Amino acid sequence: MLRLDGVSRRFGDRQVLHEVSFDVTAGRMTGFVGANGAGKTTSMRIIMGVLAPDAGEVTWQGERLTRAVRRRIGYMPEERGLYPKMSVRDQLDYLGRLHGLGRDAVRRNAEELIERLSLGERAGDPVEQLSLGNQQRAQIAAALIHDPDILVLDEPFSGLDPIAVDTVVDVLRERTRRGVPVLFSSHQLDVVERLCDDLVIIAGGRIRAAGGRAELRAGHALPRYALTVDGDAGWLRDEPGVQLVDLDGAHAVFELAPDADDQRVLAAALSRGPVRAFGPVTPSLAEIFREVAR
Ligand SMILES: Nc1ncnc2c1ncn2[C@@H]1O[C@H](COP(=O)(O)OP(=O)(O)OP(=O)(O)O)[C@@H](O)[C@H]1O
Repeated sequence: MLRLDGVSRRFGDRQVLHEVSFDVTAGRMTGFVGANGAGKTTSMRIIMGVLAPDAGEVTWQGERLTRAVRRRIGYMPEERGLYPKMSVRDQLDYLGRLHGLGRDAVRRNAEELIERLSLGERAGDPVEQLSLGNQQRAQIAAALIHDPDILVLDEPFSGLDPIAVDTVVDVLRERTRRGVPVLFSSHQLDVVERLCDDLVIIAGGRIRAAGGRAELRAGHALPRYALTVDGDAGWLRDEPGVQLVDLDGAHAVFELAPDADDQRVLAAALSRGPVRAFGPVTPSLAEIFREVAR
């Protein structure tokens, strides 16, 4: 397990990270989400040792990260970092060798990644001549070339079309199945919703929520219900224990106080006319994010 424990960092007089702590567990995809400037890239740079924390530490299997462990991390930096004039294949070859892999192993890994990431036709072209989406795939191949033990990926899905997202997801899932912990940042909450096992939400340099996706979705709000009636559902406003979340004519989403009874609300709705739909709803990740990252 990769662990950040009380990591703080300031730039000048600006505190950018406030005692950031979270775990990235083996075999799980951990989505790291937050608005622009929330502190995701800074946290990842600290994991990689590109930046030093002012306080706190990063550990792997309980030990403070060493250079040797960091060499076993596959990192996709925000600023990217492939050589524009070098071909994808040469680049992978160079990076693999730099990480100490033998010629055959590098070649095998490179061909597999090129194929899996559908880069075959472009693998001989200089990176600068590839579309942005293909450059992004090449970046992912570069992060994976040395069969890393840990993956730290800064916005790996930005600029990818939905099919490419699926391709990359498959490749990453394969790594988690082998037990690799994967930390990835993303602005695309729909992708995170689909992909992550665990979620870390950061806002203003503070962790606002962290844990299993299902757990967060289930536990982060009061029980929520959706009701659809024939007329206007505005009367819900005056129902005891009901807190309206959204009202759109005949359709309402509301939260219920812990001591309130959902069947009483249903009975109240039926006493006013037909009820078309009634039931509990789970908040989406986007809703949780808006709630906790305010
Ligand atoms: N080298 C630096 N010097 C000064 N301030 C910095 C530096 N690096 C980052 N910051 C500031 O730290 C804060 C956090 O930035 P960071 O890049 O970690 O956020 P982020 O969550 O990755 O955002 P984004 O999604 O926009 O990439 C920002 O306010 C940023 O301006």
